[in-house]
Amino acid sequence: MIRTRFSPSPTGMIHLGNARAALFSALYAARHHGVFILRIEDTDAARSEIRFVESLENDLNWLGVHWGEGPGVHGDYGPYWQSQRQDIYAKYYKVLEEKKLIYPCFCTDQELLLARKRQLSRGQAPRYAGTCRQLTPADIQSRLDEGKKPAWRYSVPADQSIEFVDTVKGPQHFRSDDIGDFIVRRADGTAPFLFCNAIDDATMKVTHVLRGEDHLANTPRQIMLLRAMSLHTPHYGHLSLIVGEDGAPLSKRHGSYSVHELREQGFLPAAIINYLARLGHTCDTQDLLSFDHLAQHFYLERLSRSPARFDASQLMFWQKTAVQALDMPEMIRWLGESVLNQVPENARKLFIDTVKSNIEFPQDAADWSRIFFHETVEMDQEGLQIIRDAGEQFFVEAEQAIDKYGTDLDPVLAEMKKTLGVQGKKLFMPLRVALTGKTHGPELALIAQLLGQGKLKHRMGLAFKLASKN
Ligand SMILES: Nc1ncnc2c1ncn2[C@@H]1O[C@H](COP(=O)(O)OP(=O)(O)OP(=O)(O)O)[C@@H](O)[C@H]1O
Repeated sequence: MIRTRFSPSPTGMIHLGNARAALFSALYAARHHGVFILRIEDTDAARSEIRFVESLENDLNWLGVHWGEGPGVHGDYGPYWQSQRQDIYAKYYKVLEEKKLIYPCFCTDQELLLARKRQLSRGQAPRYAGTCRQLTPADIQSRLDEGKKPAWRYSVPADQSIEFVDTVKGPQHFRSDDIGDFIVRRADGTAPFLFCNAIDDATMKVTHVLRGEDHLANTPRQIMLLRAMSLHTPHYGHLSLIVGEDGAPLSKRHGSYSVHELREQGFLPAAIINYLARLGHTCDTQDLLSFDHLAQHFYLERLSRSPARFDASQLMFWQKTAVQALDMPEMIRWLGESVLNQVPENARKLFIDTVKSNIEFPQDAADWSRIFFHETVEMDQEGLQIIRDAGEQFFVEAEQAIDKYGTDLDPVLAEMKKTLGVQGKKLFMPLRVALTGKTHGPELALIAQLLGQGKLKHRMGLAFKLASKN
């Protein structure tokens, strides 16, 4: 049974990078009828906040990325909050201690910093020098007697090779001699990320970890730990980090491209998941797909090693596609009361049909509602020039044709073509500008229906006046 997980730290709003790690893990599980787990990595008590847990749960649910085990959903491998798993970690500390695989370290931050500086000045990669590994039981006891609280380090074996096949990056090879003894338990008794994350994956029987490549250096350490305790090791896949337009990886601290912010802007969840499913993963179709269909098209073999840059134009492409795909009730929900209140009740359906292909966000619909339902027509210099170039007679003829044929635009246009001898852009553009003040926008025939005969004539009258001021 495939088991995947997303394990965010609740230290900020989740961003597109986090969301993609969650989405890919959920898609892979769904494709194989497996389980997608949500685990809250809230061991950093100083930075973790419950409001961020709530917001990340809301964001994932809104995106349609639902977990089969995790907060609020029963599972056999809980608790799904790291802060509630201390007993489990204590049990594995015991195993490591009994196997003499860890040792207490009394080095102070100051000492570690100095050692690090020394190594760097010699051109060496900084890693723990192993100072406390040499301590005798008597040394340890005397330090404990002084009231010193040790951290505990994993004793990395010498001259070992750690190999694994990364599901994204291919075969990986690390040497244990390049890895310093690392902390598995802090001096205050808490478990650092490296340790609890590995223990949780193993004890929750996670089979596939898909995470950002910021974790690649952790993986050989976690594999060593798990193998030393004869615990099950998942397959790991490290995705290239998504970088923003400034070239820096998205991060919660950075605060950019949060799912929450995109939602507030009016982005649709379908746009976001379809965009992300093509960012670092090749999808064999350009169709807008539901979560279940995306899962059917999700393959680990199609994950890419190339850098993933946030591309606003691609996201907008999916947003436009997703807006077009909304049905009437969904559209009404998405636009919301504040927009629809500006549209007369009996005109709402026609309004939506009219503007649908010209909006990307609810705000765009609000702008169109102002254009259609306010009395005045605002236009810029370009628009004014078009009205003037068309001349008074154009709008006289237009008004007469509207008188005759009402809101049925085809005969109106045919009549004007005949009487004025104009066609194409010269016919459409002055009409469009007179009706909306804009040089582009929804289909004219729909606009005519929406405005109704009275307003159509009124706007021809306004344009006539503007043209007369020539
Ligand atoms: N820029 C990014 N692009 C792709 N994935 C990312 C990015 N940043 C984080 N991730 C992934 O998101 C998942 C959750 O990570 P985590 O909660 O630590 O987020 P974070 O943004 O790195 O947080 P922080 O900014 O607090 O360090 C991890 O798999 C991590 O690798």
